[in-house]
Amino acid sequence: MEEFEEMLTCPICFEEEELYLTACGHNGCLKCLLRLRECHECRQKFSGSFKPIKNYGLMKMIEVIKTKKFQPPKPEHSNETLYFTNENWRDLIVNPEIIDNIELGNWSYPTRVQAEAIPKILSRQNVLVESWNGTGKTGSFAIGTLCQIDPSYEALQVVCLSHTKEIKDMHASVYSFLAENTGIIVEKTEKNKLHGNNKSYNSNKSYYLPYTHVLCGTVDSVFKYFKVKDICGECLTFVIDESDEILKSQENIQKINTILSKVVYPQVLLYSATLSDITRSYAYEYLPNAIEVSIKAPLSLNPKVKLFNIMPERGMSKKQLVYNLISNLACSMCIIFINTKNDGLELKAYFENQGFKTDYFSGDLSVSEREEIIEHCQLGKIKIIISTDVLGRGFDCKSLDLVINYDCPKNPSNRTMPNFEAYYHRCGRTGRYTRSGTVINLIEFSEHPLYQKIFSYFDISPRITNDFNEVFKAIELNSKDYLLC
Ligand SMILES: Nc1ncnc2c1ncn2[C@@H]1O[C@H](COP(=O)(O)OP(=O)(O)OP(=O)(O)O)[C@@H](O)[C@H]1O
Repeated sequence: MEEFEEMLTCPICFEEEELYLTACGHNGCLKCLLRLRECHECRQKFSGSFKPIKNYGLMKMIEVIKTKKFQPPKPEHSNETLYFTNENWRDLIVNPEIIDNIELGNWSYPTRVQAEAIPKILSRQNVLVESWNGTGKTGSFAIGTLCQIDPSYEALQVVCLSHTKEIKDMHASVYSFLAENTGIIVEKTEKNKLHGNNKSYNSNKSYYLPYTHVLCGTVDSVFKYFKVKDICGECLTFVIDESDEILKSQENIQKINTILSKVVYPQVLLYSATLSDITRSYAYEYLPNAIEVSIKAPLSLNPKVKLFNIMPERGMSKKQLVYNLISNLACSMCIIFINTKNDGLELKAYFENQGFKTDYFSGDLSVSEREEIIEHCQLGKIKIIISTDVLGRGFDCKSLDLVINYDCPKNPSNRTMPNFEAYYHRCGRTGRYTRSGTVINLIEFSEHPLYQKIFSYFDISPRITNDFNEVFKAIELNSKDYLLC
């Protein structure tokens, strides 16, 4: 409202509230304008026949504001308003090449988080953004930050921080597709590029990496990059994705603050599906005037995901149960979350003994193995993958229609408590962008108390069943959402 106060009075006498327009489009009250020979704003001479016209548009807006008919749009949580907004890309951004790339990617309309966060990013404020998994957060910060880049200025302008290599790769690929033909260079931190090999070492440290406008990397690798490159600058935008996970570590906070201290006017964007108190207190301490964009009811799971609880019958092991389930399953792709890599390897070996091949993913695989598995998932070559929580966050695979929680995620610092965030993010691997999804919790007797805490925390009541057909039907019902993947 205060922003409008100045617009409400005549800029010449500061009294009159009924405003008229000059031919050159400037405002003033009728009394003042009739006394002038030239425009008080742009000095354009008035012709003899000049007659001010009432500024109806502005008067209408003032009337609406005064009668409080104008209200900022309230976040609504239905699926339609989550994925489709009244905005279109041309209302939000002006860069024609970026709009072309968005259209090439078939992103017809901005999602709600994109429509709400992009204008705030463009105003160079520090922003905290929270929105359900799969609602387009990556696109929102990538588009918002790319639109601020001047490609002719050969310097780093955006840094995107992640906590795993997989998320870094995903950021780099989204940035690259959106930056195509814009002249904007996108790079990710790579070990060999950062340090070079000793033979080619040159005292000119900038030798190793060509300049880049956007740099995607883990906190650690970007920290090293800043050390090697000795970067300091005026305006740089930093995105911290999955900020609640990254800011859990004091070491990360120190590294991030060291990086930020090298920049005169850093803009920081904190993103997560679950903005924790840690994130908010970081913002409170280090990011003055940060504003928050929240597109979800607190503590709520994506309503498009159906949840089931299945318990092994007496005498049956969980391994047997999950084998019976997946060997009969007609899903498009399924991820089975386990808590430790040993559990994962054991489960994979059990399936293999039954003559059933599955893939296994964890942080201890080599980089090339991990890259190959992710690529195979994206190409639809993998149907069932067993994974630790490394794929619990950020992993975006369009065909993934089923999540199985083989183990209940536990809080690493108190194993008697569940890890609520990990559960939330696991479930968020399915039901992404307008699609529906299914989550099955396999619950052993000893896990009941942990799961009860999760269910009451998120206020959910998964359907309890031992009838596989019921679950298969639910997956089948969703199958139309996955046909085109
Ligand atoms: N405007 C859009 N129109 C159509 N599809 C979109 C749009 N924005 C994003 N998507 C697609 O939606 C999917 C989910 O997007 P994204 O990975 O950015 O979600 P997210 O909110 O970051 O999820 P998470 O919290 O799990 O990281 C992606 O496959 C992406 O290509």
